[in-house]
Amino acid sequence: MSDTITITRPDDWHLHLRDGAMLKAVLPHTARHFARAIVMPNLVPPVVTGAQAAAYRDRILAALPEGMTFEPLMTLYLTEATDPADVAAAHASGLVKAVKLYPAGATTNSASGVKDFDKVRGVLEKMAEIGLPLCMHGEVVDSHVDIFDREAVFIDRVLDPIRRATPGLRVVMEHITTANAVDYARAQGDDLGATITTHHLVINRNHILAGGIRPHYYCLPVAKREEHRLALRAAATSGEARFFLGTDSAPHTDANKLLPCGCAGCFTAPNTMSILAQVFEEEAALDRLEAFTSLNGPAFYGLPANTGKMTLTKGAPVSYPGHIDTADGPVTVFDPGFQLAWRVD
Ligand SMILES: NC(=O)N[C@@H](CC(=O)O)C(=O)O
Ligand SMILES: [Zn+2]
Ligand SMILES: [Zn+2]
Repeated sequence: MSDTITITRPDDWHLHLRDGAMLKAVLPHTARHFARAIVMPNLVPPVVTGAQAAAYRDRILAALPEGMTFEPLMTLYLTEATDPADVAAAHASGLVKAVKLYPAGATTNSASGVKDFDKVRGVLEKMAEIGLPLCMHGEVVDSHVDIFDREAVFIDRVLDPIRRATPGLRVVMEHITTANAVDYARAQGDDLGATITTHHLVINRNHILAGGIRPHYYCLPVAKREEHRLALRAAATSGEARFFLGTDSAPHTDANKLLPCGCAGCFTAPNTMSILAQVFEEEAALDRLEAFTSLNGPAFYGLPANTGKMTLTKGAPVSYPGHIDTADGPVTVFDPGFQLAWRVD
């Protein structure tokens, strides 16, 4: 096995960049490795209109350090008041690459999300017509459903009915965490994709809860049993076109993570590529890393793959900071729990 691999420069198909001081601090960690990213719209207030997405895009580009290149792929936050014509115009101008559905209350900054899915029918039909993908945070919020079952129940109760009711709608199941989601995705046509995070390939629910509670491993959807992690690893390393990387790198300050009721999200941007190389090597699938990080995503979104390259080399232990400093306070970097050996050159 060679100790150096060169792949097409990767993209991140699910990323939280936040705004203001946090944006300035985290953006270089993504831009260093990734050429493009689907930027999540769950700011406070959310990015709902095309005009808001254009302004957010400008703030991202203004925060990019000199000499770095990075293309933010903008998304709109779907609300029950979203105007289909505004969505269509934002897509036609090339600004917006996807619309994001958060069930109201499902995750960080989702209060403005959708409660009544009938109220967004018009937008979804317009999106199917124009070929604009819908990215879904796939968890029900019904308090009677156990948190570890929320993704599987969402597939039956929400995702499948919406897809049946809206033929032609392209859907991305975001940050899938279960074998149920892997199985569902595999049974569909090429109008369905699924992103998989770095951390869900590494941790299961024991890592969060056994032997002490580890808030930095708490994200939503929450990590599941080991059998689900193994299903995700098999899917990610399969090379199958429908599975691609969405890191869901989701920075929160330590002050907001380490609370009696702490925020959900893992910050993986700085070390994601090193972790992924290790995961793919362990699965004897290094030759399929490029499909997962650099080829399948653009193909789903109808975009060209990047022309730039990235080389990773295996060698001495790779160091990365335990946290990064931001003007709002430190943000802890995801600790995979093992020594990293693959360095991005
Ligand atoms: N994944 C998370 O746990 N958190 C994300 C929101 C999300 O992607 O659901 C965040 O914005 O912090
Ligand atoms: Zn989410
Ligand atoms: Zn996310």
